[in-house]
Amino acid sequence: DVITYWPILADLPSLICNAHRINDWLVEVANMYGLTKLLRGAFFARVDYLLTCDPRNFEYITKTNVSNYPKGQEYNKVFDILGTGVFNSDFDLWHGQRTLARSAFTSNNLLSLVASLCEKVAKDDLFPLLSGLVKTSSPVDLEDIFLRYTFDIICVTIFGRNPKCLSKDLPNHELAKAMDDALQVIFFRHVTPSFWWKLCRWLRIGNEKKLHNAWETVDRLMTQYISLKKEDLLQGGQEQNDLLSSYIYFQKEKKKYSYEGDKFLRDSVLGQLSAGRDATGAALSWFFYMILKNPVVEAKIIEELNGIYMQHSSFANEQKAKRPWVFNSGDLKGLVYLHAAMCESLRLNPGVPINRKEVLREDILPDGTVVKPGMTIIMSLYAMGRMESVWGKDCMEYKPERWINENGKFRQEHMDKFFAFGSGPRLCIGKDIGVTMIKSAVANILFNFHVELVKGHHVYPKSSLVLNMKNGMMVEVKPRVA
Ligand code: HEM
Repeated sequence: DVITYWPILADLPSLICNAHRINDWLVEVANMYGLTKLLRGAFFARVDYLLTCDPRNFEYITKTNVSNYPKGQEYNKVFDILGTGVFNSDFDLWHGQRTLARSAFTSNNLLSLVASLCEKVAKDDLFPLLSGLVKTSSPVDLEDIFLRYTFDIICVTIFGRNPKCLSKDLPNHELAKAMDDALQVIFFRHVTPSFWWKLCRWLRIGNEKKLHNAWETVDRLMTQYISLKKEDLLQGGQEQNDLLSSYIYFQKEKKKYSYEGDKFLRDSVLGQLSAGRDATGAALSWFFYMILKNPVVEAKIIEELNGIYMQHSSFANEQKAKRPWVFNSGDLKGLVYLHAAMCESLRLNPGVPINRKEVLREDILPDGTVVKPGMTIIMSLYAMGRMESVWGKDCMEYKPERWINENGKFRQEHMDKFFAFGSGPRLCIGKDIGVTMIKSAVANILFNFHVELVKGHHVYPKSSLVLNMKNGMMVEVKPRVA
């Protein structure tokens, strides 16, 4: 059986035994018991988990009756490292943080900053690195490269500084490592009875010690970046158009919802740093993997890119434009097949595979399930993308064509069951930024390099709150013959 009931421990042993393959287990649970299933907590655990991958429930919880489904106090405790940023808050606190974040994103036109950064990083860092690998013919972990790419771009966006993790010697960054450690321990908190991890936290042992150390590193580095930014702003001169500067201005202007002190600044940007690096890096890695596993899709994307490239070539006095060629985000916006291929990958491999909420008042979900106050709801986006009843018999196949209608246009109606970026008032605020980073990397790498998976290297998901790869994605990079 997918779930075995134990006296006293109830369904807890099944959860623990499958923690190492949590996402695929959630698919099996849904296939066996239906789209919604109650997971009974051990008698000493405070909560039952309601597992659901029904799109109607998702829509209801995140949009229709959103005020009854906050992230909740337990979520705040599990993600305590994030402080009181937009990710980790509810009600008025969340509303204030969300309003400020929106204002910071739009006033600086963060999206166009990211779009130009993608081009610059491709030209200055990604291409030289990959060209170097072509020369040495050495295999490389492409997921690691992608996490460096998203980290460099998001650091410039947030702090105005490029840590240059894509330099040829691939330097490791303390902050990135601390974030990886923290994310891993937070995942274990989800599959461990809360009294146990809280005891370990108090005793500072095991995983909790690791989180404690990661937290110290994050705090030390954030303090450093904040004080450097304040010095930059004092010196004047160059205009600072990064996210952190916006929050410092908000404090100076005593803008509504902003608070004094560096803790406010830290909490405001830390979640964005993690989403920008981890969620985007994971979504990008799986998209590239899907392309490499499906050469027909790869050929179609290249054909579409070639159309754009030829337009540029003809402008340059009928000569072929020079290579390696960098696409700008404007070029990529209208590409239907590329967009369809990305959505199809996010359907099967959502960068954030699980979305968690708590029940405030008793309610009935659209599928008839009665939920009680305090219950935790785990919505598996990963399972939702793999359900025959939601996506049809070919749900396990990677088929970008699913997203294109008979007139060659993108099929908007599928968006009703596509929640890779959430929905409703808490819809991902960095969606367009993430999409820009992903499409830019895929187009620029595919068009200029021929990438092959290393034979025998098995790619599969790591147990984490972000859909990273367990052993990375080993590839060989070769020149692309035009
Ligand atoms: C492909 C990349 C990304 C994916 C798959 C993704 C996915 C998500 C998901 C599923 C949520 C949760 C919605 C909910 O709680 O119901 C979310 C929230 C959020 N995301 Fe993203 N995200 C991505 C990129 C980004 C980027 C690049 C940023 C920032 C630069 C960002 C910032 C945020 C923030 C601040 C929230 C919290 C919104 C709120 O609670 O009001 N995300 N994202």
